[in-house]
Amino acid sequence: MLIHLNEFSFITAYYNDPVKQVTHISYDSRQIKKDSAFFCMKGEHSNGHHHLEEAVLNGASVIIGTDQKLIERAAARYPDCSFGLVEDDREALAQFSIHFYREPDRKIKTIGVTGTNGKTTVAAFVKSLLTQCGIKTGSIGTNGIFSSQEEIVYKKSTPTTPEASDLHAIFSELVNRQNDAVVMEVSSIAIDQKRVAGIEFDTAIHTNISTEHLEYHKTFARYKEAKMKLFDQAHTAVVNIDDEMGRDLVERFTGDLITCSLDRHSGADLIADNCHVSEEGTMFELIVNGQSYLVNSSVYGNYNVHNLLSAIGTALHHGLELNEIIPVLKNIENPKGRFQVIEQYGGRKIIIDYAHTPVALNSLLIEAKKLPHNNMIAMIAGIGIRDFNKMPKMAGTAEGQADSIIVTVDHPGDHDPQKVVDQVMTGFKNPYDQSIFTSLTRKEGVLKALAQSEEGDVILLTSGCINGAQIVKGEYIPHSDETIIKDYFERLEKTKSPGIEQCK
Ligand SMILES: CC(=O)N[C@H]1[C@@H](OP(=O)(O)OP(=O)(O)OC[C@H]2O[C@@H](n3ccc(=O)[nH]c3=O)[C@H](O)[C@@H]2O)O[C@H](CO)[C@@H](O)[C@@H]1O[C@H](C)C(=O)N[C@@H](C)C(=O)N[C@H](CCC(=O)O)C(=O)O
Ligand SMILES: Nc1ncnc2c1ncn2[C@@H]1O[C@H](COP(=O)(O)OP(=O)(O)OP(=O)(O)O)[C@@H](O)[C@H]1O
Repeated sequence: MLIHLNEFSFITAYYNDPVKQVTHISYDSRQIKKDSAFFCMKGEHSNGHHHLEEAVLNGASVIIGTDQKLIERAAARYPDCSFGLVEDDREALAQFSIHFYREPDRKIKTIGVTGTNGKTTVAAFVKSLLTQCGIKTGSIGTNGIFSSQEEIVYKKSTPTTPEASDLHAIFSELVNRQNDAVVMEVSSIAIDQKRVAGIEFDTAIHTNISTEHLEYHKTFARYKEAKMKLFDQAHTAVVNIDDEMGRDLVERFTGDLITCSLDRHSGADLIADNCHVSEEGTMFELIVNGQSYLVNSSVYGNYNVHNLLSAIGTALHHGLELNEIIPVLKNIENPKGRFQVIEQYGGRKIIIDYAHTPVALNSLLIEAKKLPHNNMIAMIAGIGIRDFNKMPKMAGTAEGQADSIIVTVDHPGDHDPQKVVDQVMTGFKNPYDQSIFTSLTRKEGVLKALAQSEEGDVILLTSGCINGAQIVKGEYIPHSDETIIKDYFERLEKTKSPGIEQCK
């Protein structure tokens, strides 16, 4: 595409020929192709401006940055390359990407999900519900990028909410694959970093809020405000009013709003009551406009009924009727790693669940205990690359809620795993309890939990490692709970006597 730098209002000055061929956008000099536009971004470890020379040498035709001195100096040195100066690099990346990909966000229905817990789950429920009702819906989030039909392999890995240039490339791909809608997780960090700037969401969903990501936002007020901003760029919304931020949104949101609640007396538009959990799923009463409907759903637990209400509200916003929606709720697909039950090994129920906040862990423990079981073994973890203040709260939440607790580490990052485990341990009232164990790696933790288990037990493997790797000192070390479980039971089958000693 021919780009005219002089036509963008966000470019405050340009240097050299303003008209250039651009074939690709990147914010990483190592991924530059011929005629890429390179955006210089400031990161945690480095500053993109320091890599602009490499970008030019790798074939970039356009360089955009905020540092006037560096941009002017480079423009003089590389007259064949065009340079643009902007005030806000991230806003510029978003606007440039929307233009470059020809406004793909306007060609597809966009649904954004925010909230501390439940984004991935709600996105999966919305995708499954809308697609089953004939609205072909793709999804973007922690579990990957999907069209209504299949996974799209885009980059080796993208964050929960991709950077703006990646996001619009994905929207464009979904439009090419004839998807009607896309549901995406919108993290507070992404909103703050303007990855979704310029998008007018057809629907924004709020699940719930509790303390999280203080390692980034520093205060809860800033975390909450980041999330609230999503609703300033949405036409319709679905909001959980059993939650404080949800109630604030009712005051602030000016578009078409559907409220949800599990409280019969809340006055919400969508109410679920009389939830009955069984091994097959959850049955509940759905109350809409004073009328009751009996819903048979495949989802597990009360918190997932809340997530389901968000999906139902979204379907209503998108023109579907309750008589189309209710019958498909028994076939809703659960996302991987969220209440993922593995049952084929030795009469145990092993549940892998991404609970990595105190609220999520608490909800999970409450629901898991409803399953018939002898002993409940729960593995919890401190996540090294996240807020250290959260770690003791995970211990405080789990204490007394399981017959045995294994404390381990997820993604130690640059930290000593022992320090992470010690930090989690400070949250127990009685850390010397004989039923609390520790493990310095997630693999060892999983093995310890399995080795303690017997037929009829429920084993909960919680926390954040479901994406195939442990981050250790900047390296991604492959990891899979499922493989560890499979190998363990294969060995058990062979030896018939593994014993706990094996994994010490
Ligand atoms: C920790 C963090 O904020 N990382 C972000 C940061 O990366 P970084 O700090 O490592 O980047 P850096 O190494 O300092 O480099 C700065 C810039 O120079 C560029 N660079 C660097 C080296 C080089 O040789 N050439 C070059 O061009 C980098 O591509 C980058 O644009 O800058 C990058 C470019 O803007 C971001 O993509 C990256 O987000 C990463 C992917 C990330 O995972 N961020 C986390 C914090 C995040 O966004 N998480 C949320 C929350 C998820 C949830 O709640 O589940 C999410 O949405 O995923
Ligand atoms: N509505 C909810 N309320 C409380 N806890 C929930 C809710 N939905 C899911 N959870 C719990 O939180 C865990 C994470 O859920 P999910 O992955 O959907 O959240 P998320 O917001 O996408 O998290 P992340 O952005 O970190 O991936 C689940 O495995 C479950 O234990």
